[in-house]
Amino acid sequence: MSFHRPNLCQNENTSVFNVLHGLAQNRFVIFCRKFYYLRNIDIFLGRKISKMNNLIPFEGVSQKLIEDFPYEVIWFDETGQIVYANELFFKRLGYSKKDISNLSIFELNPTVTIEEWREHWHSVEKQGTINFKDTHKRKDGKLYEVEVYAQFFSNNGKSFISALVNEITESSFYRNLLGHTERLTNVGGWKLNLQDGSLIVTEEALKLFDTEDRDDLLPGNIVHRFKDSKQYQELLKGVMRKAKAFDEILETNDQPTRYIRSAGQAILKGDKIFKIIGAYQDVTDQQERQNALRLYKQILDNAEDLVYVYNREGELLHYSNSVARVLGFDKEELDDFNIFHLDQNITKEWWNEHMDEIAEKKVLRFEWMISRKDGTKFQADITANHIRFEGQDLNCAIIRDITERKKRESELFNAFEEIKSLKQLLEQENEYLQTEIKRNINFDNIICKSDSYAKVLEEVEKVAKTDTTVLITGESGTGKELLANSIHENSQRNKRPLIKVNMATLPNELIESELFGHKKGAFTGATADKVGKFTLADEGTIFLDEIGEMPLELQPKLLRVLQEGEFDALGSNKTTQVDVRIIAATNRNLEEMIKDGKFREDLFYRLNVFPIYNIPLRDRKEDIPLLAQYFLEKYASKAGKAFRKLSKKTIDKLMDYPFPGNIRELENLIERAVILEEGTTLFPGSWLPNSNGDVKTDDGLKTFEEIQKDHIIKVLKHTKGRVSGPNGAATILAMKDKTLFAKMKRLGIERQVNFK
Ligand SMILES: Nc1ncnc2c1ncn2[C@@H]1O[C@H](COP(=O)(O)OP(=O)(O)OP(=O)(O)O)[C@@H](O)[C@H]1O
Repeated sequence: MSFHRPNLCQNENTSVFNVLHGLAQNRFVIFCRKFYYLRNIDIFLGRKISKMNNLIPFEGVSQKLIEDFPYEVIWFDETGQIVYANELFFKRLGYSKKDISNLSIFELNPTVTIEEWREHWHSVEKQGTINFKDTHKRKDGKLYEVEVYAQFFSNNGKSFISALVNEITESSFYRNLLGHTERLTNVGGWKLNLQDGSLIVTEEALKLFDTEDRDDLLPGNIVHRFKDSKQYQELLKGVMRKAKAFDEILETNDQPTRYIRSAGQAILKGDKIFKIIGAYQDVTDQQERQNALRLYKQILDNAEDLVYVYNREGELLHYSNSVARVLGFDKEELDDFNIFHLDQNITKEWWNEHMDEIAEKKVLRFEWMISRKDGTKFQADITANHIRFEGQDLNCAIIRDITERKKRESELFNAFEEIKSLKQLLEQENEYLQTEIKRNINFDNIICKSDSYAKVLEEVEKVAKTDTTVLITGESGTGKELLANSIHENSQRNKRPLIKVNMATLPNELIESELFGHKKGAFTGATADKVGKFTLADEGTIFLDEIGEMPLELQPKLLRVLQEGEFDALGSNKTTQVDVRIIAATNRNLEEMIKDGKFREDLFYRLNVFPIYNIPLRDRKEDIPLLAQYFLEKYASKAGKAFRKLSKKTIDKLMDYPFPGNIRELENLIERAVILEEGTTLFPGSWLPNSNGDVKTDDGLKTFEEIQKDHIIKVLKHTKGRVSGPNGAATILAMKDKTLFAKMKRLGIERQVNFK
């Protein structure tokens, strides 16, 4: 049905104005007012009707008015035949006046059926006036949109419908207004008549798709202008078949791509969809902004960091998805939150100061503990940025969980500390080993012929395989250190070092630090951390020579290492655990010292687990020839001399000598002999001690120690107080310098004594 009945339709005088007023707002209404006025004064209807049968032109004013109307005036009889039409009608539709007898509503509106015309006729007859929109066809077949005001009237028993027709599409006022509005908003409109398939589009719609041909905008064509043509096809189908309105933003195929908002709505006539109106709007700029915003939001939401925006009052204005995800809150909960809910530790005062500081510094970076909903916390790095937005001071905080970083940092720090201490350890170990190498200690060659010493070596061999603490006793120079070396070398710890500490050579105040190490600043002069000998000996062996010289006050600390395997370095609050095998040695009688209160009994028992007594050389004389031969070869080769053997006499002499300085004395004697003598055989000479070394006991009252003291003083006098060096007392006495110093200390021989 082609006649559209507007709701506004009324049938009495006043209704005409209302209808027209509802139809349009400006010039058309003004015209209609005139028209209504004419009708009332009976110029228009009365006089016209009397002449219309013969299509007699009007006379006078009324005729002129009708003919000159800027709107088509068409009169139809009951059959739909056009009985009168004014000038504009012919002009607009392209007919000549003589065509009128062949013109009816069915030429003008080809979609109208006879039934529909009849229905329309009755409707207008009944209501008097009807206003509607329609599509008319020109002679050349072109369709155009019209707005029709139809009025029923009778005269002399004949009835007519008078139609006042205005071409909407050509209403320049509306076109201008529409054009302006469309240009302003980048909107183009279209209307599709489903009855005849005609499409009306606005200028702007054509411009939007860069075409002048409105057929390009027909559904079958326009869909291909979009990237997802199927989607648009579906939308159009939906509105055409099911009156499903749509409003979607679609991407075009253009380069660069554009975004067109496309909307469509069905116009119904009863239940039938008979027209679709729609609009296109270029929303590329908005969409790109929107896309950019969406991208930023997506970036923010997918970021590991938490992003919050607070206002001065602490209200949470925005937050990234990660906030809810990481903190464990629901979005609904967060929407009602402020900073004071999120962090109970934050007070209003603190927040105000914080906001002031951010406003002043613009960016603030700090570390903070962030609480989760379940009460757990994590360490975070916060960057708070000041944002001035719409007259408000905002705080945009970016929060990064630094738990892992902190963990790594601390692991790194610990690793670094470990490396540092290992490096220190290695350096000190290396330094120690270098010194040991310089001392050129002979580990392999232990010369033995005597059964008694062989037994000692058997013990050494047995105990070496265990981790048992060993206490080696015996006179100076009997080879205690050599035995300690042998124990270590034959033990499972031989891949780690044997660390030696001689208590007699260390000042009392340094023994603790030397053994257990110290922290920087532990005492005056402790400028750096020092690793103690026990740490150096970890997993190896420590040889505590001259253990009898260990200060009483330090003995409990040594006892703790023996019992627990742990100690505290000086100035450190950290206990160090070590796995060290202890070999101690002494030439003193520790049991006597215990009695004198100079040595702890408990320590003694801990050390004396496996005692080895090293026999003095005088008690294993059988070893002398072999030892002498061994030293002769050793020093001859060192000195580049030809000595190969000792004469029988030399051996006899040596065998007679008691060697109070034991093997060291024998070694020194031979070394001196090799320097002094020449040849291949070593004969007795000045190098042999004058006396046979027997201890003079003529006063019979002196102890061995007293005799030792007298002898040392005698030798010191002879060397004019010199202890070290080739002509020093230690060499003459066949002792190590440090052993002589220790002995002097023990025997009360003051260094300052004038020996000269
Ligand atoms: N059985 C042996 N065979 C070869 N050389 C030996 C033997 N015993 C000791 N020596 C040598 O004698 C010297 C003294 O030995 P060592 O330093 O071990 O004695 P000591 O008992 O530890 O002395 P002190 O108590 O003065 O420290 C070293 O040069 C060592 O190599």
